[in-house]
Amino acid sequence: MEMTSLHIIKIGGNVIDNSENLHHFLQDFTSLDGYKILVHGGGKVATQLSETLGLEARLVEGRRVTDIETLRVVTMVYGGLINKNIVAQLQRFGNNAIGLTGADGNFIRTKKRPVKTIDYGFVGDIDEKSINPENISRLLETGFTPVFCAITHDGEGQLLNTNADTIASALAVSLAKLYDTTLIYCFEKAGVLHDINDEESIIREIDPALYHELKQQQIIHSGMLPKLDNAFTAIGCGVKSVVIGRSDDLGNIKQQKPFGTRLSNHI
Ligand SMILES: Nc1ncnc2c1ncn2[C@@H]1O[C@H](COP(=O)(O)OP(=O)(O)O)[C@@H](O)[C@H]1O
Ligand SMILES: CC(=O)N[C@@H](CCC(=O)OP(=O)(O)O)C(=O)O
Repeated sequence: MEMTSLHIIKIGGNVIDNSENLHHFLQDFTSLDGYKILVHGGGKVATQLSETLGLEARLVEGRRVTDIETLRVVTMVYGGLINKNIVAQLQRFGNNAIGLTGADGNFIRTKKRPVKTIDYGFVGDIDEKSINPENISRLLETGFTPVFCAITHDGEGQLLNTNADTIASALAVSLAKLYDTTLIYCFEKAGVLHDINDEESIIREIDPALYHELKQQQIIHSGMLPKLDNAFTAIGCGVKSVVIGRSDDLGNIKQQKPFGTRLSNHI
């Protein structure tokens, strides 16, 4: 039986921070066919607000060290300000969006990250039991477009901060059992680039061997490393297609034009 198509799209902090880019992206997102889920970050806004409030923002390997004060800030920024603005804009485009944390509807239940060398504080890790795909499927089939922020819960009343790239990948893996699922990471560059300063230098396809090589040559570094790790996890777990590209170019997908960097699983 042919499965219905589902696009899970993640947008990061730099897209959210630019209202023109965000507007354009949300319009293109609305025109995609089939079921859709949006996952948003907002790390940049959270860092700015933390600093305004006199809190030091600390990230270790791309993950925010989240003490109780920082948890309050990220809950307000991700679950409130950003999430509700995105939902209101999608509603304007006729997209019946519903804004969610992982606590709403028990959609994403995580476990507080154990303290090893670093105490990340209130950070939640996703495992194979975190997401019930049938639960999310009911929302999609009722006609809603879920918009997830980077806040989850532990089922014991505690909210936790969870990286948005990881949420997008875990949702895609879970929902790939029910839908023909495409995962798209949208950010401010044209894709994974050979030269980070040259937007023309898009690497059109990456497999694990090339990824390993590009890491060693330090062509891929910083935030792109956890993004690609999440992306390869998804492609290895039944997600049909995983791409990374510029939010402004999302319309290319509908027009079947080249878009960003595609992951492949050839060994
Ligand atoms: N080869 C590369 N091509 C594109 N971006 C790269 C590359 N290597 C590192 N990066 C960095 O990765 C960043 C994207 O990761 P991140 O900031 O976590 O994204 P997001 O905006 O989705 O949160 C880019 O802004 C860029 O600075
Ligand atoms: C635990 C952890 O690191 N959470 C992330 C969640 C937001 C996010 O992922 O935002 P971007 O996609 O904009 O980077 C953070 O607070 O930065």
